Amino acid sequence: MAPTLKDLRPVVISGPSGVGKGTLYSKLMTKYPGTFATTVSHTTRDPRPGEKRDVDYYYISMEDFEAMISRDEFVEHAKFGGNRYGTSKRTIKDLTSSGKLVLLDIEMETHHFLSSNFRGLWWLILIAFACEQGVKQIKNSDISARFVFIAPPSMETLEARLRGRGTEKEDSIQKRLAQAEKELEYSKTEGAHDLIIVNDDLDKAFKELEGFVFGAEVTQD
Ligand SMILES: Nc1ncnc2c1ncn2[C@@H]1O[C@H](COP(=O)(O)OP(=O)(O)OP(=O)(O)O)[C@@H](O)[C@H]1O
Repeated sequence: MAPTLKDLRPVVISGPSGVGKGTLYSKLMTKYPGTFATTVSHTTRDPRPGEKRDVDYYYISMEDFEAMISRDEFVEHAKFGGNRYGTSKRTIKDLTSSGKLVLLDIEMETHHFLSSNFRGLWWLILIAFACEQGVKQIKNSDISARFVFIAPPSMETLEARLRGRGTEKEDSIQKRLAQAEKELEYSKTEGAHDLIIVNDDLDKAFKELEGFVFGAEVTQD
């Protein structure tokens, strides 16, 4: 049985590409099924083949998206390649009301964008800026969240993990590393995150994340 959640505020997990966020997420989801939830984003782009409505995204028109912005219904939103993406406050509130702790990875859609429409360094700078803005938007919203940053033990290790994953071409690796430098720089900003976990030993990093999300040290097996 999962320990009781003491704090149901959404947890924003950020960190550079390849640092191990996905690995840590899936460990949490697998160990504690039904305890955590990830959000479905809204987007104005068309569904891609194989994507499911209301599962991969909530697909809405630009007009509806902009109306939602004007009603301040997004906790964070960004525009990439002429399309808008965002996480609605309602999505978070509904999941939280159902007793789940929401895990927010605000980079998910930008990674999706990166892998499918990669357009070079300017896009990457824009995306890095948008990710940082995403964290700031959540901080400035009326949604109270907790922020954890996953850092690599070193840039060399990060590079080795990105290469080891075997999903990236050389130019994409170089660009992700350049973006990582910026994210690491931002993570040093006073008060930007509640906790920084260095993902060196995976089990140790996971224990720290468990402690953070459950609001205390987790002692059960
Ligand atoms: N502590 C660790 N020690 C060694 N390898 C690790 C560790 N954590 C994760 N990895 C490996 O590093 C690679 C990158 O991890 P992962 O895909 O989870 O990163 P990510 O932060 O989710 O990246 P992205 O943001 O690009 O999706 C994977 O091959 C994973 O198995």
